Amino acid sequence: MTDRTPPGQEVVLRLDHVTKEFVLRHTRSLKEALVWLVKGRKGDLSAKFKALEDLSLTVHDGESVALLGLNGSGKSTTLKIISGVMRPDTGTIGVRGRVAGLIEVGAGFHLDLPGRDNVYLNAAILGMTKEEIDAKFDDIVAFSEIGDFIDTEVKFYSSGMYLRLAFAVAVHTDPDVFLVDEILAVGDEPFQRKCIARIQELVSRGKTLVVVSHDLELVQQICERGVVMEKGRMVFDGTCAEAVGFLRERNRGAA
Ligand SMILES: Nc1ncnc2c1ncn2[C@@H]1O[C@H](COP(=O)(O)OP(=O)(O)OP(=O)(O)O)[C@@H](O)[C@H]1O
Repeated sequence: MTDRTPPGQEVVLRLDHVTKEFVLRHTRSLKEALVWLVKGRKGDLSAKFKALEDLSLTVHDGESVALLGLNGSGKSTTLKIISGVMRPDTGTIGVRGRVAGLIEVGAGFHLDLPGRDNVYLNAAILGMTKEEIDAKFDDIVAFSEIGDFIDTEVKFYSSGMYLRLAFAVAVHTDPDVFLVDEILAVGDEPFQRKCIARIQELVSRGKTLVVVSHDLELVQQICERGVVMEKGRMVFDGTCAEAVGFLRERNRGAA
């Protein structure tokens, strides 16, 4: 990677003893519910599952961090908590500056609206003013390469087109902290390369990056730091290369 600005000391992101639980089952059989009622509603009918357990993570200005781990280890939940779409049950989360990213591709998109309106809608959700969007609109569309489809309703887009527009909007919001969740896999190879170049450019400009990916080669191109998660806990924090080595070793042991 070229021109990488060394990380400053300022903390931009801090998760402190974060725990997140999900309810696995809301309902049981009628018989189970009756027994529960007869017994005076003792106990809990729903099973709970801890997706994050006592997770603490501090990220400094300009760091590029990869969150790694097996399926279900809590990576996406961590990103959702950082982005604010989900709240932790216990613990605290603090972020300084504008956070943007691709967590659920086009989550803010409205299917019945054309791409053009969705650019305005999504960019506004990500914190841009109308004037800012007006100024960057052409660049956003050019980056997405969707051309005349900008005036087509996004329900007619292919998943790749959808991703392109969502990514184009996100990178043009000029975020301080950029979050990317395994979405690059959706785009075709040339667009993927373009996205990676754009992400590297953001990092070289000193922006902070948190990436979730199973592509261990890709994360080593983009990230300097690697955090490995296992069952909702952090089990390794070091350089990205070390984290990839740790994960591979761990997976070999588990196989
Ligand atoms: N809204 C939800 N309701 C119930 N369980 C959930 C919810 N979101 C996540 N989980 C569970 O929490 C656990 C962690 O999920 P998460 O998506 O954070 O894992 P991940 O490490 O990103 O996995 P993957 O690599 O498969 O994307 C999983 O077992 C998942 O089933």
